[in-house]
Amino acid sequence: MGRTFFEKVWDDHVVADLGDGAFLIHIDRHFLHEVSGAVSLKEIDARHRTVRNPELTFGTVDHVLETVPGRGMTTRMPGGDDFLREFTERIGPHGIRFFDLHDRRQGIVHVIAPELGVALPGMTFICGDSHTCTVGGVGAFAWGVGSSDSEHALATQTVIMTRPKTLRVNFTGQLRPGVHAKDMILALIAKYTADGGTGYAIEFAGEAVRSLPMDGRLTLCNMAVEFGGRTGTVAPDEITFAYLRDREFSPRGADWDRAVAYWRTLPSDADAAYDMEYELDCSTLEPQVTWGTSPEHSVAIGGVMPDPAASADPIARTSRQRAADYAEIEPGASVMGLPITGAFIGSCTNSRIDDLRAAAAILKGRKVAEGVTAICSPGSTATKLLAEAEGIDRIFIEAGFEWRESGCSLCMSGATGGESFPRDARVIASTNRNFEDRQGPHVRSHLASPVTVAASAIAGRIADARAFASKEDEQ
Ligand SMILES: CC(C)[C@H](C(=O)O)[C@@H](O)C(=O)O
Ligand code: SF4
Repeated sequence: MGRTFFEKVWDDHVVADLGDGAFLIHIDRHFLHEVSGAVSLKEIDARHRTVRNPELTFGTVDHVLETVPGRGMTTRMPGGDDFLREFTERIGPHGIRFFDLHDRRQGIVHVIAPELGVALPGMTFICGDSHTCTVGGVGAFAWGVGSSDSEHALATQTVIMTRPKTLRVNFTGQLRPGVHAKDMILALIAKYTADGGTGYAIEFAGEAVRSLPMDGRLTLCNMAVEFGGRTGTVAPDEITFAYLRDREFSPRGADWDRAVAYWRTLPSDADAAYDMEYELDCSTLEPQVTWGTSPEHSVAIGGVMPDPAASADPIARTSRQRAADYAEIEPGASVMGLPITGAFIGSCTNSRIDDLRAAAAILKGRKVAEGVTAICSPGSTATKLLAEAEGIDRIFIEAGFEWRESGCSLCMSGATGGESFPRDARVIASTNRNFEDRQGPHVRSHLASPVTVAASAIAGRIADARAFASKEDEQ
């Protein structure tokens, strides 16, 4: 019997079978950010431990650091200064590479790890952050860890874990124009619920995935955790190799050739079996937008608000009713057309260069509607600089968007620089979580792709970007 992609990576990383289903797993890369990383480093220092492999460990500042233009090492989060100070003071003495505020390699961990070639196919990759699965887009086996696992990894370069079951999601058919990776993952979570992937090592496969450029694959894997997954991956292929070639930490010369030869052995064998398989047809897929307070509360953009009372499961019925009350949308009402007061393009889900280019194509020559606060925070300083070199910042600014520095920004009020939308705002966002109060007190967040966010910012209401052909297309 052949092995799946995940099984091959797993087998290559088992250091010891500890019995009772527990394994000691080698960690190839460990990334730290100033929130969870400060906690782990403090603990390591308190126990007088040294970091086992500082050369395999990396750090950056993304969460607490504010993103207003011209920022210093500053935060608006109450108590956030402690994270910044603890982290920056403790990381250096361990010899860990640190991309600080002034480094052009700074950015959201999950954006910079693939961008720098720190995350590579077939690697085990951890970070004390739930969206670590993002880098599964390049074919790494990546997952978020708690602080005790992070400390264990700092001290030993290993973690103890049970072997997850495998799930393959087959995205069949090809996406139609105007439909993006974000729509695929929102539709998947809506179809199988936010628990549908719980505990699984998920592999995203199928025709639509194979055609996705790397930025889209990273978006897909980013939300594996919103599906309950332990990890989400896309098996490496030519798109992966082309993306990773010549990245700063990618192997070079003969090492590159050896690495690619190994990576080519990783995709699942034809006769490999998965514990579970799901399917979603992409050929009829519509752009998605969420109405409620879970990523599973999504509908096609032209769809209507479902009736919570129609849910067969009593628990779902209660939680959907609560979400509907929070969102203040009546069953049967159209989600498209809901007036918004905020729009945000950013976060580890959708703040990479392809996202910014796609949004800019909609924004070019247009203006954000009156009364809408529109903000863009590129996912990394390098992405921001690249966008600026292409003139994308001008398009955003001329349209009426604020053009921010890189970081988590308005993705998560409270733990991210203390930045938030005003109370009661209705916001369309390219982020991954629409939980209650996530972007500010009683803020209603509607998740969508960057083009849907851009089109809605222009319309002042939730809008279908397909009605906004780029000005160039119109000529
Ligand atoms: C603050 C951080 C640890 C948290 C996470 O684990 O994901 C955050 O990034 C989030 O998106 O909710
Ligand atoms: S951008 Fe948002 S989801 Fe991503 S790591 Fe930061 S806070 Fe978490």
